[in-house]
Amino acid sequence: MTSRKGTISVNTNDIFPIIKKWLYSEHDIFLRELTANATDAITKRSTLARTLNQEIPTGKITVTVNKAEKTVSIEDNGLGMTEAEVEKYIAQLAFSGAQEFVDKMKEAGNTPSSDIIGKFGLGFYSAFMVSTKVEVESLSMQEGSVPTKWICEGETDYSFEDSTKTEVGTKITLHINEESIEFLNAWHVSTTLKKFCDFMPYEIWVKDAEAVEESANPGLVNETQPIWKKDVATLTDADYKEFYKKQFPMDGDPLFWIHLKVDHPFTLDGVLFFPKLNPNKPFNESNIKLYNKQVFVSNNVKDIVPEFLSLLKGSIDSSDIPLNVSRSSLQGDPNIKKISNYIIKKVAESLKKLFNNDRARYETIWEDISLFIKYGAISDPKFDEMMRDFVIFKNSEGKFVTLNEYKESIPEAFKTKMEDKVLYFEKGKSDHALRKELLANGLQAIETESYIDPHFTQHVEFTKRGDNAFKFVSVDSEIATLLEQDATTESDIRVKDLFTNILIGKTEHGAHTEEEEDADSLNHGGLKDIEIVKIKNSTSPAYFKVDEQMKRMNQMAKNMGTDHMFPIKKTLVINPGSPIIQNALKLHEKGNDALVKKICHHVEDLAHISSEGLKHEDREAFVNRTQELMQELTNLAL
Ligand SMILES: Nc1ncnc2c1ncn2[C@@H]1O[C@H](COP(=O)(O)OP(=O)(O)OP(=O)(O)O)[C@@H](O)[C@H]1O
Repeated sequence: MTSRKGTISVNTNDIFPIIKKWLYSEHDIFLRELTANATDAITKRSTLARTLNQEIPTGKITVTVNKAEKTVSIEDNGLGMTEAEVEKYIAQLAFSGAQEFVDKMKEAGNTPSSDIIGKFGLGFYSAFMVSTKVEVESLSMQEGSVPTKWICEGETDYSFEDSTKTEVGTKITLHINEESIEFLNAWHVSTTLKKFCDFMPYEIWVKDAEAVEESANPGLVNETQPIWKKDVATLTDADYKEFYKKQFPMDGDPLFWIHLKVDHPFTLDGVLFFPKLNPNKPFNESNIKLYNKQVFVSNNVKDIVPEFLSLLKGSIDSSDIPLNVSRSSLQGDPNIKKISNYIIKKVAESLKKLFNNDRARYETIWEDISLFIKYGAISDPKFDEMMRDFVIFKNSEGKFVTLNEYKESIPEAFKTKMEDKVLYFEKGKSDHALRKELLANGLQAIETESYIDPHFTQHVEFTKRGDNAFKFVSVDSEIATLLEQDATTESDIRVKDLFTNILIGKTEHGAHTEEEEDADSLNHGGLKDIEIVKIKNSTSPAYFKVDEQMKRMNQMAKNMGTDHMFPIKKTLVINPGSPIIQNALKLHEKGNDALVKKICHHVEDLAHISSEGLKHEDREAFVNRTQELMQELTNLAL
């Protein structure tokens, strides 16, 4: 069989309606495309004027809505087009004069303005998505040019007419179709333009042709000098705060911000703000706006800003992020990965700088930023590498420490026993008395948050960064092995039997099957075992110890929304050295078992109160018992 080559033929009559319909998913994009073209035309005029040493008027774009005539016009004072140019640039689909301009400037040895937006030669056709007819009236800046008017009614045919235009520039008039009449409302046009063009570099004015008074016009739409384009050295804290306030009027001041500026190997300007988190406000993912040369592209920055930084607010402007291309193709774009890595690095560096230069401020904002830093460390190895040494925890004395600082703070006498251990207590849960006990021996413990820290601590244990390894152990499970204990005596064993008898209902040597133990643990609010630990000099009567592994699994299950999937093994640790416990044993030996029973239950309840708190169903018994004990005590005192 002989081989044969061919070329796919395209019928322009068929392709035109497809482009009109499918070019963009949202119809209001035409306003962005036509103002972007007008912006390009002004930039080109000023670039050429500079090389020709010409004076030109300040760039301005005027959008006029005429309800009676059913038109919207976009007029600029850019470089304009001759009839031949209109035919070449406008009437040729997918031929970009913007790209040709950049190439020509390069050829002539001039540096083309990097501010040209157009690239594909398609944007103009978005006008047909909302129009039955489009007119382009233009007067070129070239010497001796005559004005021209191009008319196209949405088919592949077009015509030229004479024009009376006297000012250099272009006016595009759209005859709005029936499906798009919302664009015949000047305020709607203004709002749409605000969305896309709020930081375009030239002034955009919206006028209502029917407005009698100037004040009835929506007026100026944009701010031509966004903060991210300004020189960092000239900006003050107040400038950043003012910009933030304008963008997010419902928020308070931002905690901290990062000004992004890079020219090579990609271009990127932007400011990212760390907001003060409001737990009552639902998290809104679209707080970072993406721009391309000051033209709004999207507030979907998913591929550019890593998920863990999506709590930040602000703007990113990069000409290396395509305007017209669908978002799905962003993922494969090598520049996007580079930009994303740069942002991660810059965020980490800025936090590091704040930590080193102003630790007090870093600590003040820590509560608001800790969640995403820990989440970032878990989800991004590079961020983890950069930030691990700057994650801080509150210690038993309320001071913030890094994990390395924690390690250094361990007294010499405990260094061997502690090895890589980090003692922790859960915020609002762990036994205060135990912390005091440890602190009296010079040992600090760090406070952990129930939401992120079960994951973060596990991550730190499994991924070592730097020289130090860490193993997190809760104060209740570790205190007995750390602090010196007195030897167990015969009477201590009797204490254990007494408590086991009263609180579990069986002595040490009673029959225990697995099933019975599980049932017990549920019936006794998780209490499964009683232990005695006689810590030297300690007077507190008892505390709860929870198996470390179970504690973590339960916390994670809870965070995932499954409440208490399995029973927790809780051990009530009794300190026979405590005077209350010794008295209870003496009363038992004297036969006052009614009172002893109350004391034993009270000791258990107190241990609950100082760890996780009393369960609702145990509260009534506790209150009744407290009243009875107080009654007995006051009777005795009388
Ligand atoms: N207002 C205008 N003033 C002068 N020239 C214009 C104007 N609008 C369009 N043009 C010319 O028409 C060309 C085609 O415009 P079109 O919007 O289709 O594509 P583009 O801007 O080059 O690229 P993109 O598809 O990325 O927008 C432009 O490159 C420009 O040369």
